[in-house]
This record gives sequence, C-alpha cells and structure tokens, in this order.
Amino acid sequence: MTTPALEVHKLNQWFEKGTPNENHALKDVELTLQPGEFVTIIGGNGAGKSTLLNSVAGSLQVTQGQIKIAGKDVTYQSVAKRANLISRVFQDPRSGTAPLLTVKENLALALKRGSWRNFWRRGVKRDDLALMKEKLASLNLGLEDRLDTDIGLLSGGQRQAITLLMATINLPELLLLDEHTAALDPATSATVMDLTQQIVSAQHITTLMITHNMQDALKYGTRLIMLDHGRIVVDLPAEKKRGLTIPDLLALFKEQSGEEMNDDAVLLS
Ligand SMILES: Nc1ncnc2c1ncn2[C@@H]1O[C@H](COP(=O)(O)OP(=O)(O)OP(=O)(O)O)[C@@H](O)[C@H]1O
Repeated sequence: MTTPALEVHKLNQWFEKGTPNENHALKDVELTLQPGEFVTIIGGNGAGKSTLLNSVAGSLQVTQGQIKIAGKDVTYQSVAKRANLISRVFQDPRSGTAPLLTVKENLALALKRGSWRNFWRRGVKRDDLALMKEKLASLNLGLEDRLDTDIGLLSGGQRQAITLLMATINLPELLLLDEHTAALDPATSATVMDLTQQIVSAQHITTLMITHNMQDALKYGTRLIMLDHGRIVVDLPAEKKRGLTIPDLLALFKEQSGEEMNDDAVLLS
C-alpha cells in the first residue's frame, strides 16, 4: 500500500484554552491525502482553513492530534525541521522571493533549499542554469530571457509564478498554497492558477490549497473539501465535483452545516 502524503488524525486546535475567550478552532479533523492529490479547501470566515494549514506547516503548535507527512510523524516538529518536506506559497507575491536578487539567484537559492551557505559556496552551475531556463520557459511568460533581472522589478503575477517554481523545484512531499492568487487581478490570477495546475499535475505534487474563490475550487484540483466551524463538512472527489456549479456548492454547504455560507469573498467570486 502506498504511504499517504499527508495524514491528519484527530486534530484539535484551541486558542486561549481555559479562558473566557476559548476558541475550539479545529475539531477532530481527519484528513488523508494520497500522493498526487490536489485538494482545494473552502469555507466561511473563521472556519479554520488557516489554522489547518498552519498546523500542517508547523507554524502553529498542535494542541491535540497527530500529523504525518510521507509517513513521518511531524506533529511536534518545528517549521524549519519540516522544511525539507513542505513548500508553502503565500498570498503576497513579495513574500516568496528576495527582491534584490535576480531571477537566477532566487532560483539558485531555491535549488540549494534556501541555504545561503550552499548558495555562496557553490554558486550557479551550468546544469542549474539549464534547468532554470527549462522551468522558466515552461511558464510561457518569457521569463527565461530575464534571468538577470532583479525579482523586485517583475509584476506580482510573474513573481508568484516564479515563487511557484521555487516552491516545487525540489519536489516537496507537500505543497501548501495559501490563497496564493488572491492578491492578483482576475486575469493574472487565472494565469497563475493554470500554471499551478500544470506544475502540480506534471510533477504529481500533493497539494493543499486554500481559496476564497469557489469557481477556482471547482475548476482546479482533484478533490474539494469545505470546512465549517472547525470541521470538514463536505469532501468531494474529482468525479463528484465535476459539473457542480457555485449554487450547487452553496446548497451542499447549507445542507451539511445547516447555515448559509458567510464568506463575503466567496460569495462575490
Ligand atoms: N492566533 C489566534 N488567536 C486566537 N484565535 C484565533 C487565532 N487564529 C485564529 N483564531 C480563531 O480561530 C478560528 C479559525 O480561524 P482561521 O483563521 O483558521 O479561519 P479561516 O477559515 O482561515 O478564516 P478566514 O477565511 O476568515 O481567514 C476563528 O474563530 C479565528 O478567530
């Protein structure tokens, strides 16, 4: 049997436990991702999406439960310890790249797994350059001709496309996408989402993506989950989500949670 890429077992997260402000943000969450699955996560405001991603990434300490990545128990491992297993792309295109370094230098740093020591010591080899050019050309944004351009001079969409390349160049066990197109205009967001799908499926990268865009949640990925008040209330495989519309999804949410979806961003998308 194949080892799952991600196993979340009975995950509970509380904020300010034992105080009047106690908040039980995740409740007995069970989630298993097989290698290559691309799961989109939607849910209302405060449903627990970020708490789930932060728990998996290690930026939030687990209160109760277990998290395994590629069979390894990482529940109490720091973000740094998990870094060789997980890559994460955030909403802000500025957060994933170093603005004063060139495209080539940023990609070289990613190839050295973010280690400045290896970066300075080993420099950029000819094989690395060939790989960078090939990867950049696959984006179809003409960035293979801009290897010596400072990243800070590129547009948000170009930067986010490069961030995606950097996040996947070493084939992580798990890719976390944290509303990574939300800060882009609709056309650029669509380009970056198409690239995401292309990169993830070509390299069979297991992916968990939070989005407020229901259309994207339906269009992309191989599975869709909906969170509500800290619980997974809907879990749809590809064949079930195919053909669904946003109203279908809203109706499903209401049926499962007993409430209307309360996310303005979702409703407007
Ligand atoms: N650091 C924190 N301290 C206290 N409560 C928190 C903290 N982070 C999140 N929460 C609470 O936990 C619950 C889940 O929040 P979370 O950010 O995971 O939701 P979300 O689904 O990502 O929401 P949104 O889509 O609005 O960003 C919310 O009630 C939120 O207020």
